[in-house]
Amino acid sequence: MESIHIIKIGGNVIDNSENLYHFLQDFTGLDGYKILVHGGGKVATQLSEQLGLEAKLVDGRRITDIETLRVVTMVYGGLINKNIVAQLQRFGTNAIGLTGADGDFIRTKKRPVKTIDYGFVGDIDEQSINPQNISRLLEAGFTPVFCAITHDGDGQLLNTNADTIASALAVSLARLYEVTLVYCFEKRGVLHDINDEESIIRDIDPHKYEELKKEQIIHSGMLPKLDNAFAAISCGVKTVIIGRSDELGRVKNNEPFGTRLTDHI
Ligand SMILES: Nc1ncnc2c1ncn2[C@@H]1O[C@H](COP(=O)(O)OP(=O)(O)O)[C@@H](O)[C@H]1O
Ligand SMILES: CC(=O)N[C@@H](CCC(=O)OP(=O)(O)O)C(=O)O
Repeated sequence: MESIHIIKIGGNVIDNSENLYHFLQDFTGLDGYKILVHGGGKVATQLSEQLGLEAKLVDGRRITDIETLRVVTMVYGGLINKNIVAQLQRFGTNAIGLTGADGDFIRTKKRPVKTIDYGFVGDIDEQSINPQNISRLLEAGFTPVFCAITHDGDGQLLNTNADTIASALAVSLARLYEVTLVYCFEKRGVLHDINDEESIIRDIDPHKYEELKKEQIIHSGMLPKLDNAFAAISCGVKTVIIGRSDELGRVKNNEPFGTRLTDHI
């Protein structure tokens, strides 16, 4: 089986042009097939507020009314995606920037209203991604760069969390490739003490995850990230790592990097 790296980059890194530059250089240095998935929540929140729209997030998920959908489509699918693609081209990576609507690569279902109406937010299921379609793109020599916009197949764009897209792509492609999924963000991994970059927790299994949650060592945005990461591990993804974007080069050199998730330690 050939291998593939699926790398997700979050909004805090995207917002810093120097960090983004170095990250994209390291991404280019990874061998073999690769896919980049990017968020950009921080930029979308800033722009929404500049436009006089209040940004509302519940459990890390953005309430996406029609105005907010317009903003996130412009920010994720336009500004951030095309900027990343242009920078990757400079480094020699033949990147192709995509929403889930392009090539029908990621089809989602609008989240049903239960206690909260999330608006135009799309949920991924087992039928959302056809790995063969993506494989054709990879074999043609392109490096896909996915933003957090998907579609429902009925003409409606939807906003989908980028961590979830990365996990779902990894699970789907695990049928064809040996997948390494890396979540890159601004800290050196899952930390014992969020203010101490040296306190990296090197391995987490589901049991330890439960303990860390109880002790409130893990909270806020790290909770949905780890839920997505464990979902990938339990569905055939070989390696899942969470680490700092400027240490991605360590993956290539097989050096210790961030926090590794396991089924059991
Ligand atoms: N134990 C922990 N170690 C590291 N980060 C943590 C931890 N617990 C909570 N966090 C928070 O999780 C955030 C990462 O989640 P999020 O902001 O959703 O990431 P991204 O930038 O990839 O979208 C970190 O910025 C940090 O504030
Ligand atoms: C539905 C939903 O919450 N979508 C996310 C998509 C962007 C994202 O995931 O960005 P980060 O990775 O930078 O957080 C949002 O609009 O914030």
